[in-house]
Amino acid sequence: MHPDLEEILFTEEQLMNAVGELGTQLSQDYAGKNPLFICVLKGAVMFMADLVKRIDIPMEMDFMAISSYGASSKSSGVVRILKDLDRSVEGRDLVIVEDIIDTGLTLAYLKEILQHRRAKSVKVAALFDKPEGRQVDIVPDYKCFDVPNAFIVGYGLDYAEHYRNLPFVGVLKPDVYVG
Ligand SMILES: O=P(O)(O)OC[C@H]1O[C@H](OP(=O)(O)OP(=O)(O)O)[C@H](O)[C@@H]1O
Ligand code: HPA
Ligand SMILES: [Mg+2]
Repeated sequence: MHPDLEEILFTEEQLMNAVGELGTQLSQDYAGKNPLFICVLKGAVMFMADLVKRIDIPMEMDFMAISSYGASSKSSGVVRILKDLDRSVEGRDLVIVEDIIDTGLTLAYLKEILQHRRAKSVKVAALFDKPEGRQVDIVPDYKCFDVPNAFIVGYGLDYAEHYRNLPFVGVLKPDVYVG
């Protein structure tokens, strides 16, 4: 446990089990397609690293950094590309790897850009889905867990750049970001 957390939602073991199962599923669904997995930095870094170790078919990785939260617990609504992909995605089967879908603004923006770049297919694998946070109608193709409408941190997810290193995921105490 961590003093800034209200409760732990997912232990390291629960995360590993779910990520392993998703890796097996993706390996089946993308066999023979040489998919490109796109990690949305920085939040998805832990999920991506653990997920790709459980993919047992040929695949490639690329990274994109996008930010809409800054040092806040609320989306600014303005999505910025901080680092773009290294290579063209034209004709490729893409799997966007996201830590969390909350308002959906980040993902809606990203999907539109990648489709515009003429990817063959664009699907989304999300570790967490927070359906109550949604401002745009978007659903992940693959997901591990639903989460309640609270600000969560750990395993890549931050508040003001902190807590990404926690191996588990929990709800941040509101007084940490309100006070
Ligand atoms: O559905 P949304 O409301 O758009 O929220 C989800 C996005 O917000 C977070 O990223 P953030 O902008 O905090 O950048 P980070 O990954 O570097 O923390 C998170 O990692 C998702 O990418
Ligand atoms: O609950 C959250 N925690 C951390 N980052 C986030 N970005 C969107 N929602 C969240
Ligand atoms: Mg963040």
